[in-house]
Amino acid sequence: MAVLICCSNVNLIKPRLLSSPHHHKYKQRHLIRTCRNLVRLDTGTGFQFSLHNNNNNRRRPLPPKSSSSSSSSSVNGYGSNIEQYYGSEQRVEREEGVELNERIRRFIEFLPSILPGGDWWSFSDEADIKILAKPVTMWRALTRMWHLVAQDRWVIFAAFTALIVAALSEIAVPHFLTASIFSAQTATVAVFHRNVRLLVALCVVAGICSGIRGCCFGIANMILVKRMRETLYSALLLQDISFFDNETVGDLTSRLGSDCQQVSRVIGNDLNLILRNVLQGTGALIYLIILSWKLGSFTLLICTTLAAVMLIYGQYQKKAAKLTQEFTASANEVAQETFSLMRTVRIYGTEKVELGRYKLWLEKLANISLRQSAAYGFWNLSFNTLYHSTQVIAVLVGGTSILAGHITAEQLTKFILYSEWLIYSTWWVGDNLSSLMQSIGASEKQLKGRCILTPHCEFEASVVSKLSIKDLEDNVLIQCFLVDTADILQYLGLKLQRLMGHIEFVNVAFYYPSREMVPVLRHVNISVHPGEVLAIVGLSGSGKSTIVNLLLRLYEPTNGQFRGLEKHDLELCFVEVEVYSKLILIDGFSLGELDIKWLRERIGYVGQEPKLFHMDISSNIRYGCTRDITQEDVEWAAKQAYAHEFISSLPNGYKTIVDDDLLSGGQKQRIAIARAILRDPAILILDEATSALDAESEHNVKGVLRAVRSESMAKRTVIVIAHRLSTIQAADRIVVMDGGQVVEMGSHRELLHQDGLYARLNRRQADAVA
Ligand SMILES: Nc1ncnc2c1ncn2[C@@H]1O[C@H](COP(=O)(O)OP(=O)(O)OP(=O)(O)O)[C@@H](O)[C@H]1O
Repeated sequence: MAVLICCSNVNLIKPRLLSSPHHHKYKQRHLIRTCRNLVRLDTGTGFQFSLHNNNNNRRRPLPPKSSSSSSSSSVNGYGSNIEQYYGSEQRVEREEGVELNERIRRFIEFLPSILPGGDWWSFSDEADIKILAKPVTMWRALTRMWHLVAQDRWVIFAAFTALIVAALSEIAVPHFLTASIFSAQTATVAVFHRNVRLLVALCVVAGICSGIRGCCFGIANMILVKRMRETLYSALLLQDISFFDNETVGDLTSRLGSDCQQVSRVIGNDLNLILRNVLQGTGALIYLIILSWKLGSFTLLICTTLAAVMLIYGQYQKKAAKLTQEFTASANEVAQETFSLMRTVRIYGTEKVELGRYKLWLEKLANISLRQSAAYGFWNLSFNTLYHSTQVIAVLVGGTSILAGHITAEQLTKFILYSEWLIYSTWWVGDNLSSLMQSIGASEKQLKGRCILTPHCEFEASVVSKLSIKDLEDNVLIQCFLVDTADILQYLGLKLQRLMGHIEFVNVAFYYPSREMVPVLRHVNISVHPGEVLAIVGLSGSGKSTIVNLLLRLYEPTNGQFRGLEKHDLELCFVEVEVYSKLILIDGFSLGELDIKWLRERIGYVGQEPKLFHMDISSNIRYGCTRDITQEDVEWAAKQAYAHEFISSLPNGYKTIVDDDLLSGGQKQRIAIARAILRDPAILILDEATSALDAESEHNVKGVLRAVRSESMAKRTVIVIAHRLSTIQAADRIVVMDGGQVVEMGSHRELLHQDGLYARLNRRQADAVA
């Protein structure tokens, strides 16, 4: 069918092109090709897509086959996918020769795969994503959701009470309806009036209770989404920094957004309808069996078959939902990345490439959706067939029974009404169960521990107590640490009376968790005295910023770290903590022993590319400062950072709302420096912090940064990373890094005298200036 659409589309367009007064050959070819591309994109998500799947070795390669190749050779649509995108133009040239009969032949070959159980239904091509979490069982998901709404149980209880009353009232309606009609026919007025009164009462009760039910489930829904987002967001904020090396912003925001929304449907919609229909279906079945066990058994048999189909369908939908969730997140990620790098995209003219990357995920999504729709079609087909069989059987068996005088016409009417009710209830349960499966599929990431909190995260009593071991069952390390929360908090929470700023790195080794095979630091031994200015220099990628990352405890040294622990290794685990935490010391205390929040409050950090929040300048300067600060303090810090002048010239001064794009690199650095000065830190880290400043500003700012602290009147310890060697000549000591190791250490003069790497770098820079 898709082939026919494809051909008819092209034929529709061709004559119009030929009749155009301005046509010329190139335009025609180009437009026809564009149309074919469009047609192929449309159909590529469905039938044609699958044709390729089944004919990989044929002449026409499969565009979205990238679903399997993309994971290995490309990252989110780049690499082989770009090649595919550009390659598609050339393919069109080759494919122009593909004849109609060839397409028909492929279509015929393709047909068997769409039969139930055929290859086409399999998601294996799309399942190139990594689903880290083990599947969440329905029971587990529901228990977790129950815990999330536990504080507001009254809503759930009210909702369920209303649901039960409404369901029972509704199920009694057909009985009294039939009874009223037949009592009117047999002219028993009193019975007729009684039946009608009961009917009206039932309708009123059912109406009121349905309203209460809908409202309460809606509230429960809202509570669930809110709690789920809160919990997920707070868990994400506390993740180890390496977690963010592996996750993308698009993926995480998608989890918080649409995925949470989908999960919330469980209580607000799916459970509500499932319970209602289970109640009504059970009621109808009991009634049917009482009426006629023979007819009741037939209906039960049909409903059981329907339930079996429904189960298979539900599982299929669950898998589809998981993939849809992944692909949506990937599509969002591409879009987010493109929008955030819009200037680069525009300058390099890669709009088409980006569109191609985005389309790739859309095609995958459409492909899943197509199969979901087809599966839904099969489900409806089964339902309709079985539903009508019930009616035929009821008329056949019931009619024969009436003729034989075993049942009355009233009983048969009731029977038909209740068997319809039963089968519709079964259908509803099936439909909502599949929707429930989808929601649970979407919930796996939310409910299951991708939580990889490590002991190095900022544990706070409230957070730790909220986490259950169940949440983190994949993470043995955490289980070990959660055994005695009080101990850990005590262990992790040392606050010194005063921070002197003595820093020691003792034989530190490190690799990034995302690249375990690449050692970044090896045997690093550095000691920084209180009040000393230490500069770190070296070639790009030599590990300078990594040292700072370790000092800020964003990562942990990897020598002495515990890996692959079993649950019973608890004791060993604590011993290991002892060992590895002695690798980095502050004032003689291991970094692991100190309260990390307390420590970070006393460290000022200015990075090479400071990021600003979308808020006013004043708030940006105050950001993260725990002291009481006045506007005068903010302005004082800005003056120290030579930022006051440019801030004052902005239309709203310190109240000007900024974000990352509105200010120059140098201006952002000045604001970040003002932020650091305002904290009056005992340890100051400058990682290429003044690289965007002009020489004069840099000189002035450096003087301020090295000045004594206003609070204690003691000198602060300063660690400066710089590429411009002229700016660090005055440092007390200079550490030279190469390939993750400290290769030289000394003052500027001493290092020049050594005539090693530092002297060479110095000469190169002097030559470059000359
Ligand atoms: N988050 C990360 N995940 C994996 N590898 C990383 C990460 N950050 C840095 N690296 C790698 O670690 C090595 C050292 O990086 P680092 O940023 O410490 O170097 P650097 O000396 O500060 O470089 P530069 O002077 O260019 O800033 C590099 O090879 C880099 O690719």
